[in-house]
Amino acid sequence: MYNVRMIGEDTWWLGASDRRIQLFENTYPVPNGMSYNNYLIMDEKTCLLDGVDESVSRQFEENLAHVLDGRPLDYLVIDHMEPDHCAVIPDLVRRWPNLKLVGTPKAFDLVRQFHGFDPTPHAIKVKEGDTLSLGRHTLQFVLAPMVHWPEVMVSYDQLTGTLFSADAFGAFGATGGAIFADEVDWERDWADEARRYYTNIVGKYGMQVTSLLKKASKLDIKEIAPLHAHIWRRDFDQILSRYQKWAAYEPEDKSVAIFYGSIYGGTANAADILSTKLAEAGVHDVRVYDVSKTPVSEMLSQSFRSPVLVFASATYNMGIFDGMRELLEDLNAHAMKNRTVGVIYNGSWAPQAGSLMLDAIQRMKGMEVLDAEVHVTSAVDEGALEQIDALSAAIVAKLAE
Ligand SMILES: Cc1cc2nc3c(=O)[nH]c(=O)nc-3n(C[C@H](O)[C@H](O)[C@H](O)COP(=O)(O)O)c2cc1C
Repeated sequence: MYNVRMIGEDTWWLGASDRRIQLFENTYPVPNGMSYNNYLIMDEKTCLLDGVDESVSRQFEENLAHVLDGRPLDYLVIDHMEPDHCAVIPDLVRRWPNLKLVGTPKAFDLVRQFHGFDPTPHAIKVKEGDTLSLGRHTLQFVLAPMVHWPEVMVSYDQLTGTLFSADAFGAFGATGGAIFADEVDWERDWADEARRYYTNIVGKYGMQVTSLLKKASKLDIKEIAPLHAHIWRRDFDQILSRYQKWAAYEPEDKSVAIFYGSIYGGTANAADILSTKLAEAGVHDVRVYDVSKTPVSEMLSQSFRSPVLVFASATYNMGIFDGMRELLEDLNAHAMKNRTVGVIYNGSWAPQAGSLMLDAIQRMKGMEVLDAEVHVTSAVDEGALEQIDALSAAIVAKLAE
């Protein structure tokens, strides 16, 4: 049975959630599931903005049929050609042979690649600023390359002021009937998953996100309708100010994130002692993560939030302990920058982890590594304790600047 909501004049939300999914993109744990939004404008012409993932295609079919109520589908706008939004394209084209697909030239290359048919007879290729009249509604297209993929654009409805924002402003997690951000306690329940979504999915492309934010600031936006999670119709600053910070790799607060990789517990002990000293010194929100257990997507997200990151690792086969190596690679892959960094390393005969972690950290831009390094030999002793004291003091001094 259909399950839809009207979100504005002639405009319907047709989305659905998958609560069975374990890993989004077969990579990111999504303990709260995943939502897939899309939208239908019922004007003189009917226009669907994006499709959905295969997992919710049955619900989508029912929703679409209900709102169309026997009318044909005239347009499908492809803001983003990723399979979690486009699984339904071949079906739609088959059902409505006169359907026009609207997207960037790159989007049509991807249609061909993913779906194995030539979209040329259906294609309306658009570029920056082009418009499409549906009757009363006019869609204006704003290109947003690499705000996840190269073909991405966002669509602005000049009549309602709705910005259909593709993957921008989305979040991990299934939604219920409350599809507007003001219908949930967004700050308490969703901000962390919005950060984890942004940082992992588009975090690497801060410059492109900044450019989209600049273009969007020129539009009179009344509503932001992303392809995942909640629709914004007020308090835009809650999400926009965060995006500005994330895109600029600017920390959100004065927290400290300590990541440790430890086999027997010595390095973990050093990390815990440091966290206690920092808390005692008045640092608010010191977080400690075991890299062997915490999903890397969560640690990456936390790194975008905190101004100070501490990496603590045992030496493993003349290298960095596995989870820590993965975390540092992921931070590099997401172009993490401009953080203050503390290093703790451990080894029992050839302690290589310290210099190797430094190599990885120095490949990131603007990382200030504190001189107060901590070297643990097997287990924390009095000498290491003094070094932890010194690292704590250096972090406190840095946060006070
Ligand atoms: C598989 C394996 C490989 C290791 N390789 C090294 C090494 O190359 N160099 C070294 O100094 N210690 C090596 N160690 C020892 C640990 O790094 C060392 O005992 C360290 O103190 C462990 O810290 P932890 O208590 O935090 O696990 C290795 C240990 C294991 C289990």
